[in-house]
Amino acid sequence: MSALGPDDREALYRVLAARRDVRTGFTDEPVDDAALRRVLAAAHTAPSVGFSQPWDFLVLRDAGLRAELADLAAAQRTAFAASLPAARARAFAGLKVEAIREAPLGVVVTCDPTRGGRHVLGRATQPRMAAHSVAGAVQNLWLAARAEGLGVGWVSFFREREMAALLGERVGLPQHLEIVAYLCVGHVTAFADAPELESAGWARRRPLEWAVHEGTWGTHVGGDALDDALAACASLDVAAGEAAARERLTRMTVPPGALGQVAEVGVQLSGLAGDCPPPVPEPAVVAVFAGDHGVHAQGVTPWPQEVTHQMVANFLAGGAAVNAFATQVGAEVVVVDVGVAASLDPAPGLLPRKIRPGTADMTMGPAMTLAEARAAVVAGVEVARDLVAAGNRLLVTGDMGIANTTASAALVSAFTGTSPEVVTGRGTGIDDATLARKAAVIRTALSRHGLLPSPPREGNPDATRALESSPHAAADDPLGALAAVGGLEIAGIAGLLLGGAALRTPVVVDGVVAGAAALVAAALAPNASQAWIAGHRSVEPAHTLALAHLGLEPLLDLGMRVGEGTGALLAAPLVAAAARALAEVATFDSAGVADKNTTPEAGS
Ligand SMILES: Cc1cc2ncn([C@H]3O[C@H](COP(=O)(O)O)[C@@H](O)[C@H]3O)c2cc1C
Ligand SMILES: O=C(O)c1cccnc1
Repeated sequence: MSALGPDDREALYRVLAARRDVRTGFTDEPVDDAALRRVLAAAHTAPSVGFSQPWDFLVLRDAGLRAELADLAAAQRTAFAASLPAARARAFAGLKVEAIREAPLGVVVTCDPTRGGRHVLGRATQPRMAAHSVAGAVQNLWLAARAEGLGVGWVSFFREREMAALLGERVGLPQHLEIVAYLCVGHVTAFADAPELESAGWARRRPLEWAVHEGTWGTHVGGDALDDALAACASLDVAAGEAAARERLTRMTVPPGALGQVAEVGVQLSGLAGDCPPPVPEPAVVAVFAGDHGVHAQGVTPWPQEVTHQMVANFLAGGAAVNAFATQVGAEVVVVDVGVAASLDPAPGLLPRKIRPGTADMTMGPAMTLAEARAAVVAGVEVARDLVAAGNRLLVTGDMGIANTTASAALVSAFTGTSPEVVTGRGTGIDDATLARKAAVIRTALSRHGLLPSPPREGNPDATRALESSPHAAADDPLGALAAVGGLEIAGIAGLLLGGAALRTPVVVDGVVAGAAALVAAALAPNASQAWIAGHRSVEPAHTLALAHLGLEPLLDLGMRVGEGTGALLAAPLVAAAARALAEVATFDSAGVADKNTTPEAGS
């Protein structure tokens, strides 16, 4: 075989970069038979498991049959649209997902899982390799088509058996075959520079660095996801976007200052976007981090620990308060298992990222190791990355973990230097005796780990007053404090807060559990709080202390104490409105409204 030279290499990379999944712009121009033959021959040269060549190509030209297939796809499109949260559904309505009628050719690529009999090398161990081999043939076809100037769109809006049955009836497709791909093939008006779904804002490309692991999982060139997020947060510069927003606010047709805190959110969003107006922060997703707590054994809550995992099931079934509020505001709900003390079955919307099944009892020893705390933070950063790459423009924190207001109060005490008796709240609603025990448990744990704020100064014997000592131990070693008295879900939320900030994506912070996580995250990366918006003020005393320490002003104060992300979700529409106002409120100039400065003085 002749050697390949630099020109060949460049040509290959050019074709790879120029390949697009095309769904728009197919023309009627007939496809040249010889070109189609070359494209199919390219597909046929693909590698396959045990050289089994499990593919076949069914070329469909009949417009009537293609119309029937298009109807099947349309039904699946409707079903998918109905499953989407409102903001996603609006975006989806504008997307074209198939061109079955428009493209002059349909190529159905099948897989025969029985080809070659019993002893196909490799497939005997891994049956899925047959279909994977067919996917390689599809990729060859796609690249060759691009080189021939033909567009290809791979349509997945089919129930595979439904399509196979139709093709069986109409054109004799053997029913033991699997359908790997339906490809729309034809000439197109243009090949776009970027994927259609990227241009439409549906999803973003993950940087290559996220996908390449060096030696051990999670190690990338330059460190892990947390190292990367901290570096990005350190250089987070919001000045230009904020200045542009402040300037625009002076010209908008509202009295100066009249938008109050909503204007401040708009300024913050512009800072993050680096531009004004900022994009409307939709779609939103609430990530409910779930984990259990060893300190539950100390009787700090009347609820059994199993409620954590029962509530996770409730979130996944759509029956919790967070689901109702998410539906109302058009957001998606995902649940991240970073530490539930039960093994959870896979379910749509569940992200399995368990670091350990619940923490240890913080009064007996550290709740977790430093490595576990860090791993849970990394998991949170990675969840933020995945959710932003999936096209979300607003992240919302959520939590579930029976006894987590104990861990949260302990962290707030350590980071703000406030005594346990002041920070401790009633959580899910505990009686006076349990409240006193909870504060004592927190005091014991903090003391054990060298995190107890110093006692009040002489002459100030009131132990319940906020203490004035500076909380160096926690601030100097935030991950150490998190490991000692924190929780896995708190660590995960801290990661989400950092990951969002690193990607210049706003994060709406929920109640006391998120507040505790934000203290950890802010100690790791002070700049990151520029990306955070306090959704609400929880009635838990520790939350108010945390917000004050962070300098965050909550948008809502509704007397809520649920957690789960409920308070933050209710604030999401306010955040979106702040961005929309900057984009849509006319300026005095453009609307022809007289500015205060140019209005003639009364009586003149
Ligand atoms: C049914 C139920 C639903 C909840 N949803 C959120 N939490 C909230 O309450 C728990 C913390 O409170 P504590 O520290 O007092 O145990 C967390 O799971 C938190 O998410 C709930 C708690 C319960 C019982
Ligand atoms: O404010 C919260 O987030 C909260 C309050 C009580 C219980 N769980 C969470």
